[in-house]
Amino acid sequence: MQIRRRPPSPSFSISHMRYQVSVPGSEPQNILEEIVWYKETEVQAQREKLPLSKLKQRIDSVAPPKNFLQALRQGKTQPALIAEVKKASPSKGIIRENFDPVEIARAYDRGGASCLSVLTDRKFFQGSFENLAKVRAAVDLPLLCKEFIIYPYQMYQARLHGADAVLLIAAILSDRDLNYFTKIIRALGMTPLVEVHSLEELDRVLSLDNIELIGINNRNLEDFTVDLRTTEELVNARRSQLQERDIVLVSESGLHTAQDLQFVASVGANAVLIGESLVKKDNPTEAIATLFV
Ligand SMILES: O=P(O)(O)OC[C@@H](O)[C@@H](O)c1c[nH]c2ccccc12
Repeated sequence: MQIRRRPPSPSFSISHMRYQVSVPGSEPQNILEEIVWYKETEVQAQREKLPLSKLKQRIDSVAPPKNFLQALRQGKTQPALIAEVKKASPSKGIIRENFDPVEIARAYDRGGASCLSVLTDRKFFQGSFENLAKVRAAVDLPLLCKEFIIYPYQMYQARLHGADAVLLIAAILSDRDLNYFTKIIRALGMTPLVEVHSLEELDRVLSLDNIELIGINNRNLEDFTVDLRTTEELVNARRSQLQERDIVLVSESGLHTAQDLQFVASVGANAVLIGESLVKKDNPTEAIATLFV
């Protein structure tokens, strides 16, 4: 997927004209572009409130990160479960009214999740870094910060609020940023989870050194369609390389039934990332039990 990091700017300015000139292509083409363009403004505002130098100082007093990758390798279930704390999404709207992130996180912990994922994006997913910090204080499981990372600042924010792993979305990052950002995440003692949706993105990620954890998103973020065969196709295309490098593979999104889990596990997923189908149930602990039969 080709994601433009910023809206195209007009090549000339017509400042004396009273009319707004619409630049061709100045509207976001899909949700990922819309989110990333907005993120630019959002991160800028956060930096003005708390500069990176101050943010870094605060991290010194945060408890050290937990080992996210090891928790997945050891897996309390087969495949290992990363359960997601998610209130809403652009594709589904509000998934759960009366959303209490801590209550949901505790229910996931009791149900046997190996790790948790916490959405921190405010505008599109109604998440927050406060939710991440609250969940951190309430459970002992390793936590993934689910954010649209485009600047190093955000990775420090993730660590400050207790993250042990950080999502990087290959579709919105250049090769250079992917390489640099995975290094920052590791330098902070956390684990990068790099997400792909196409073979082209998978190959870009496999060309990086030290890649240990890859997520395959079954959801197409251009049109929100979900197809579990995305996991099958990508794993099949690069199976030997993934195995030789001992990479832990996470199948992400659109998993609803025990059969869905068996399918992605049978094609080679070591772990699954599940949000909606657990969050929308009154009892997420029981919901986990019905998925792992
Ligand atoms: O709610 P689902 O369909 O179980 O999906 C969870 C997770 O995979 C999804 O939230 C997700 C995958 N990649 C992302 C990137 C950003 C935001 C969200 C996501």
